[in-house]
Amino acid sequence: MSDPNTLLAAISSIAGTRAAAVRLSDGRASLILDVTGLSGDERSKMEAAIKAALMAEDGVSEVRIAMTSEKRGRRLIAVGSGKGGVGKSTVSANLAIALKRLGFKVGLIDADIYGPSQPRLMSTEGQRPEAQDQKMIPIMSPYGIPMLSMGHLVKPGQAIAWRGPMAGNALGQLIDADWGDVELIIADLPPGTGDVQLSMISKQKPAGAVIVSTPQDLSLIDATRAIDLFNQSGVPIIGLIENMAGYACPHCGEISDPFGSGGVQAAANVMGHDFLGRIPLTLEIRTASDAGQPPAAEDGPAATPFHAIAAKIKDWLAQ
Ligand SMILES: Nc1ncnc2c1ncn2[C@@H]1O[C@H](COP(=O)(O)OP(=O)(O)OP(=O)(O)O)[C@@H](O)[C@H]1O
Repeated sequence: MSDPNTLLAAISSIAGTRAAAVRLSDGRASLILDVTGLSGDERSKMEAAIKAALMAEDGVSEVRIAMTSEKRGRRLIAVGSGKGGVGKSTVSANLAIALKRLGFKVGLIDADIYGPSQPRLMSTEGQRPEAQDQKMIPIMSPYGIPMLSMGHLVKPGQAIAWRGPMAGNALGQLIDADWGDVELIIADLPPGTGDVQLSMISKQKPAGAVIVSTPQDLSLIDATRAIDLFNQSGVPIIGLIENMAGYACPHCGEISDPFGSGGVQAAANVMGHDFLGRIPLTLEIRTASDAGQPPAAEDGPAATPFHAIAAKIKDWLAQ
């Protein structure tokens, strides 16, 4: 006849130190299992393996497992912009990868639910997330970053014409998904300062926000509005990023500034925010991003600015 010690020994190779309070009474074995950091799938597999091992023990006719999980402080970084097309999604994807390469467990949410582009950028187009216990399980990208996007839930090219509250609910499901041991979520927000941004801030207050802008005045004015929204909501601004600055002609090497240059840094100085860095306008960034191969996954000139900005964000998070 088994006793709690033999039961614990029987599952030690499966549960390690996660099992506690093992009991046996009237043929019913019960225990508490700490599932902190496990994905939904890993949890289910561990539970099934423990049940099978215990049911094979003498005198066990039933197994009950109570799962507990420590709520880890998961931080969310919002990537926003005042207007569309400034490269916010490109920057979000590359920063997620660069931060992962710095050692963070990173997840990516495409909160740009009206024009989701992360499935294309991260090579997960056409995949559908599964659900477990009413929660979505993020899709693992080839870059080791679990991600969720409305683009995974609708057919490619299908228009998403939702009203604010519906959009907010959809976003809530992405945030409340089963993110496992992810400690840092990068949220690619839709451009502007509408319902979705407010809903995100109220559902899970970001630890900080990064603002992407191109250098020209119009883009900067819009960026200032995005900054205001975060300021009013008490979300700290980590800093500003200037994207599409300085174009080096691939033929003659001459550098031109189609959108101007330095405007974002100057604006950051005026507003008293940090300037995180400048990403040049290059053909390489465009073709690699649109082909689902974010440059930050490799080393090289196109990756360097993203890694430098990620290092600054890491410093900010450590403060
Ligand atoms: N630094 C860059 N150099 C060259 N092309 C870039 C750069 N940044 C972004 N792009 C390109 O610009 C286009 C728009 O970028 P992206 O989709 O990231 O912008 P966005 O601000 O997220 O747009 P939207 O608001 O429409 O979602 C893409 O084709 C992308 O590849």
